[in-house]
Amino acid sequence: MSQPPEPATAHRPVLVVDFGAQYAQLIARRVREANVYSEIVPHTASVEDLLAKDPAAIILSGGPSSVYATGAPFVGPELFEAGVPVLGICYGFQAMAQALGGTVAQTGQREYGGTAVEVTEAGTVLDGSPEQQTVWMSHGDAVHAAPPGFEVLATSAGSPVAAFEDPERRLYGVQWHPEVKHSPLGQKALENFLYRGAGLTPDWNAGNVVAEQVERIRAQVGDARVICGLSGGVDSSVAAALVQRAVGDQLTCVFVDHGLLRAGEAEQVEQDFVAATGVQLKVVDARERFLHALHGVSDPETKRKIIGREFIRVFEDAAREVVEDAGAHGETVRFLVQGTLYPDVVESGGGEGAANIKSHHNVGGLPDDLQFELVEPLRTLFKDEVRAVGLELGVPEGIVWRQPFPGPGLGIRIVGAVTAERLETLRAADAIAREELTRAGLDREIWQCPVVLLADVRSVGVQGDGRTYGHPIVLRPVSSEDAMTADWTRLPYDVLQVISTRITNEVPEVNRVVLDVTSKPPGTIEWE
Ligand SMILES: Nc1ncnc2c1ncn2[C@@H]1O[C@H](COP(=O)(O)OP(=O)(O)OP(=O)(O)O)[C@@H](O)[C@H]1O
Ligand SMILES: O=c1[nH]c(=O)c2[nH+]cn([C@@H]3O[C@H](COP(=O)(O)O)[C@@H](O)[C@H]3O)c2[nH]1
Ligand SMILES: NC(=O)CC[C@H](N)C(=O)O
Ligand SMILES: [Mg+2]
Repeated sequence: MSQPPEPATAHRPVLVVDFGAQYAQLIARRVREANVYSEIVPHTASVEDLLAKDPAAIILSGGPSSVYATGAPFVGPELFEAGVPVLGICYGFQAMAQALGGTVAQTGQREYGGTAVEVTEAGTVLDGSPEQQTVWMSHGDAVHAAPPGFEVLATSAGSPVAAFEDPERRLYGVQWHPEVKHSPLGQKALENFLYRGAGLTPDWNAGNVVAEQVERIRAQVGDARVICGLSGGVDSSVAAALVQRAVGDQLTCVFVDHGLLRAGEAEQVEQDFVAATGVQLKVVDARERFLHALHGVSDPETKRKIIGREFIRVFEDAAREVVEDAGAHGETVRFLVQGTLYPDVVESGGGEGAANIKSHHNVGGLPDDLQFELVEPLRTLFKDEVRAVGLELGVPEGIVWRQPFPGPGLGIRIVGAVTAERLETLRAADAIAREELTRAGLDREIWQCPVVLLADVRSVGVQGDGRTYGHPIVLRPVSSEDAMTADWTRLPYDVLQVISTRITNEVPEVNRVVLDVTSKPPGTIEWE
């Protein structure tokens, strides 16, 4: 199976080397918020691998290890000799200190949370910082002596050296976490590093993502025919709009009705996207096929793999039809466009040596014998960035602000095996929840609200003076910035009450509605 060439942008990346940090993702986001392109790489990448990406700068993240422990991730001193500006954060700061001849030891005074630091010398990174400031710390080790050539910029009670720099070699480090909002001057420190330390220009934005991707798609596709899996969701709509801008009517979009959709979804794609863009659309009714393939399967990963595989088989059939329709016998469609985003890649464990949390159907769920070459212009972007690109392209706001809905659809919202009856039940409950949330004006406030049917669970109820033994429905409203982390949304009680009453009244198989009050982590957004 072939992947698009990396990196997906003409901008030289700022590489965030992930030492197992809680916040590697956040660091990359903050760099992008500073209008500088950034990517995450695992700490297992060699210095050679890192330099092969031609980085504009490197940021070493925090991590759970102690630099002096055996087997701790290690940074070779040669990284600091390559002339690339480097910022070390927490573990990365300690690793830099150790590699260059400073000393790192356990302090016995751990610092967690808001911590006072004294800035003795602002230097480059702390320029604009007051002498006393509060930063967010999370460490038990500390740099006791800075390496030769470095100037100490700050100290705290538990960190004799809390920040240092060697502007000659363009090497910088802070013990705290500038990437978290609890470090009020954190973004400023990151920007000082990027703009002044590394001399970068803040010129990465939605506008040039469009220009770069259009050029890149043209180079990849040439004058070949392309199909795009279009769900009507934000990601595939923006991906399709980009490809349409790049290669016009070489593109045919394929909407798969796999029977795992919510009420009214198929119609919406036609109404909104096709009407707005005039794109060529093929709608495939694959309901029987998916239901058959999922028969009796309740394991979430197996479901995801089956759905991923069936999607591709449907795309293959559709591709043949596109060729037939065009009267181009003998030709094949080589390219498949997908609206894959960065979090899909990271969560599928396909990205940065991260654990496989779940196989997103469009990444980890793809079959091994995939014949298409993938075109994934959004593969390195977060959702809010995709929305900005969508607005830039003139994709209708109703689509740009649509809440995410996973490709495997209701299939991963039925805990238990998928059947036509269970889908009917869930579809009815979901339609009620969505209607009431919209009525209450809460659509923009919540990121998404999965409605989940616990098909393998039953509980006793009393309805109309009779005993019922029905299934629970779970409401999972979440707030999020990019789906990598999320909190449960505090919905007004009266809205919850209306939803609960309506679902239990109107959906016969359901006699209980429960609210999921789990953040991510530890829960994921979807139940499977
Ligand atoms: N029903 C479908 N028909 C065709 N392609 C689909 C369908 N559902 C998902 N896909 C493909 O899988 C990709 C990933 O799905 P995903 O749900 O992450 O994105 P989306 O639906 O485009 O946007 P959103 O995250 O807003 O729902 C889509 O971008 C699209 O290419
Ligand atoms: O297209 C998709 N294919 C998938 O297989 C898939 N799994 C989860 N999601 C969506 O991704 C975001 C994060 O979800 P989780 O917290 O459940 O991992 C949430 O927005 C989920 O709805 C998927 N989208
Ligand atoms: N957050 C971190 O990077 C911690 C680094 C190291 N594990 C310490 O405790 O000091
Ligand atoms: Mg979707």
